[in-house]
Amino acid sequence: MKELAYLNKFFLKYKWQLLPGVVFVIISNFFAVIPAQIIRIAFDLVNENIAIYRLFNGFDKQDLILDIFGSSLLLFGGLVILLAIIRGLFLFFMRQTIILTSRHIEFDLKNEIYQHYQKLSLAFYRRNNTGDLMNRVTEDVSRVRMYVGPAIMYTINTAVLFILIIIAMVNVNLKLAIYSLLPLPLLAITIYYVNSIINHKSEKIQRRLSTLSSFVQETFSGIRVIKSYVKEETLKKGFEVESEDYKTESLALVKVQAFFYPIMLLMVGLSTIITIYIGGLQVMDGKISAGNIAEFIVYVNQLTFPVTSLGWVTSLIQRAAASQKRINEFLKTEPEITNPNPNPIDIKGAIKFKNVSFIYPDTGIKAIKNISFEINKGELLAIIGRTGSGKSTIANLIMRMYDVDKGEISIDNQNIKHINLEAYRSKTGFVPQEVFLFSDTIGRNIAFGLDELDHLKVEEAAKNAAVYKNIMAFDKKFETYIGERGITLSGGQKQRISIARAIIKEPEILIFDDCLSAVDTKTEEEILNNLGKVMKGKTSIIIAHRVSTIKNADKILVLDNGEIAEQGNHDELMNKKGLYFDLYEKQLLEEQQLS
Ligand SMILES: Nc1ncnc2c1ncn2[C@@H]1O[C@H](COP(=O)(O)OP(=O)(O)OP(=O)(O)O)[C@@H](O)[C@H]1O
Repeated sequence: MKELAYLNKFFLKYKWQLLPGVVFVIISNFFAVIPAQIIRIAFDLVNENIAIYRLFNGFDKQDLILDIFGSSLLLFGGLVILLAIIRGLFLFFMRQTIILTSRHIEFDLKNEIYQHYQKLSLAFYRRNNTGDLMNRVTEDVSRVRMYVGPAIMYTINTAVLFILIIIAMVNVNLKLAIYSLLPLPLLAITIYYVNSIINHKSEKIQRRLSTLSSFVQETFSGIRVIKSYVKEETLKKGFEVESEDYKTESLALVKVQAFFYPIMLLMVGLSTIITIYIGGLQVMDGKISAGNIAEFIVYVNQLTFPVTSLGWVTSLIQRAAASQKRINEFLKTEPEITNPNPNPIDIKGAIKFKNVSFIYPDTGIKAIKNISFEINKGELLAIIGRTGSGKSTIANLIMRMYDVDKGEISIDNQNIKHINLEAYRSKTGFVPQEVFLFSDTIGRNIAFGLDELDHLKVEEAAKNAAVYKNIMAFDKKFETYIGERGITLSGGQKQRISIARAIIKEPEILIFDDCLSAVDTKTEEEILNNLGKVMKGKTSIIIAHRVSTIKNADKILVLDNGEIAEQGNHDELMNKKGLYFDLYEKQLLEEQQLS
């Protein structure tokens, strides 16, 4: 429960919306209790007037009495309706304040979590799966809203109504009050119990549903593989099994839900019978009037919903507490990569690795071992090496997606950990190995790093990335939608759009992580040529598999199993006749065989 204390700051923030809400709850309950008393008066009036009416049997005045009697009953009836309308009005105000505020809190909390997510490092995203991250912003926040809105509203409502009704009942007759309230705790406990079962079953269904949706989502994403391996029938059967489980759980829930209302009606019926029986005895003893029995029956019925809601509210609070616990876990996660220096900084582009080692925190894989190298401003560094040798890890470390375990990375002779991270990243263009494009227009994808969409710059970047002609061939050119809502691009086109996105920023440092793998050698040459012009005087790092891509680099690092096996320029490395030489010879041979 202490987890929910986190939300108190929101209650404080919205106190001027919530306090009137509480006042409206209290007022509305006054108008809920008064009608019962009017009904009692009307009931007693009926009793008395029937006796008087009978007294005037055979007299002319009898009709007059009937008229007075009828119009006074009408007046009482009208009064009850009027009170109900006033109560309804306050109930409306109550919802407009408390429930409305709960939506504001939901909005605030969602934004707070989302903003916190943005600060967390890559390692955090590796540790937690996307579904879980999404659930905490959507499902968990919704459950918490049920606490800050309905749960609190119904709790106050129940408490106020209980107090008012118990005072009214005890004022009439203590014994009858005790007897008619007796079954209600039993009702609350039963409802709580049934509700817990319902919740338990609902959660099971929810889990089944998410398994079912993941199954469907995966089959849609992998439809090409499924069709080419002719696995449609197998998957159809798999879907049937998943659906069957979902159906079984749902049927079990329906069975429990079917008990809910009968149990509630049984308990209320029991209360009514007891009220009539004990009330009848009290009337015979002359302690109360018959109208009091009617009044009590109205009270008991009015308490039914609040008592039922008590069980419901308890489980709402429990679920909200569990959800808030999950949310707090994330909110309390401190970002591993921090930005301690907000001072503006001019990035020049000199990079130095000094005895750097790095172990991936989640897998314990030692990806980089005691690496040292230097790139001066304006140089082109190339990194080559076998798959898994640690090339992308170096790119990640330069982007400060992770912090090094040992050693130091410095940018312009300052430790990377001490410079303004945002300023640094905004001056660094990064083209990751796995291309990610947003479901948006090509133009907006390229302009992603800019503050404003500048068409001229977008076109220029597209030309430099050698993708301009492809884009112009589409009907809507730069306005073409890509992703789920639009066209599908080829691997090479995606890579080149991703390159355009990086160079449009006019970065001081540019990192290409194996992003020329899906383009042909001619296009690759064109891009590298353009890059030479765009990045003149600026630092570039190219990670590649083909020696031909990196031959002209100022410095080449040959990585092997997380270590630098060789470094130097092309000629130096060729003269060494080591790993690089072997790689070159092998690739040359492959090319000759192909041509
Ligand atoms: N996010 C990660 N979490 C844990 N381990 C990782 C992660 N990324 C890479 N690794 C591991 O670190 C090692 C180096 O990987 P890295 O991606 O740097 O290699 P690479 O040289 O870029 O390979 P490739 O040429 O295939 O892209 C590998 O053993 C890999 O399994």
